[in-house]
Amino acid sequence: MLHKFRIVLVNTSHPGNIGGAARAMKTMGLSRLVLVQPEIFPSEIADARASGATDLLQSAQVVNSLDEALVGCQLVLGTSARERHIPWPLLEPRAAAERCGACTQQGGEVALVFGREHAGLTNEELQRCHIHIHIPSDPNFASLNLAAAVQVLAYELRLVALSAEKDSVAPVHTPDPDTQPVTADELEQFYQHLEQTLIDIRFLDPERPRHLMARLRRLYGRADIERLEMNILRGILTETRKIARQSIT
Ligand SMILES: C[S@@+](CC[C@H](N)C(=O)[O-])C[C@H]1O[C@@H](n2cnc3c(N)ncnc32)[C@H](O)[C@@H]1O
Repeated sequence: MLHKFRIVLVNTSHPGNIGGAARAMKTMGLSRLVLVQPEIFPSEIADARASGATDLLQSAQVVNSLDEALVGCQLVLGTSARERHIPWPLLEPRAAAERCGACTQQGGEVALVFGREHAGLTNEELQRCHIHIHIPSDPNFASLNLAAAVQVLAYELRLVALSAEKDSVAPVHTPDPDTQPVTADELEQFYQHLEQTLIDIRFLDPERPRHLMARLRRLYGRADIERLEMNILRGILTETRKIARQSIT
């Protein structure tokens, strides 16, 4: 199960935190580290802080965008030290890890996304996530060091994986592709299709979007859309755009 989890660090500025995150992951049996535009990497400081987890740094995937980091994931969870403008489905680490475990048991891949040391994740990046996680720290001093936050979540994922191992007596069935949850990249293509359709039918004014797409992302994100359902939604959008184009011409 643990190989299905990826830890995504966005725009990390201190290489020491990348090393610390690698160490935190390795102690908990996680191995897949993805770095979105790290400021300094590779780095001797990262190697030193990894203290023995340099193999994770060597195999880390470095990418240019969060979208690239999330390709193939069915579930994406974004971590945040503070509350954001649009309330999003929010879980504490234990419940989040259980949700992650349930997803991987259905064959899905999961990403946990961590933000910049100074500014965390942007609202746009958080809206890419199905669920937000807040570690219930002291509200007067809520922000953990990045690697410490990775450690807390990695520990919870390990507990879930250990408990799944203990209970794994049932034979693993081959999942039906139609009922598989869609991946983050498929969902992203859907949102682009939806946005374009809403503009075509003049429901969305790009000059005054009024958080419409954020609210729709939250709504569809709650629905755990399966592949067959996604095909239906995309089909509806395609037909709607056709009719909208005909009514303009
Ligand atoms: C030092 S914190 C960034 C704090 C930043 N000033 C903010 O307001 O988001 C770096 C990252 O660690 C993680 N983190 C720190 N404290 C957290 C908490 N209490 N709950 C969840 N994630 C946390 C998040 O990924 C965050 O983006």
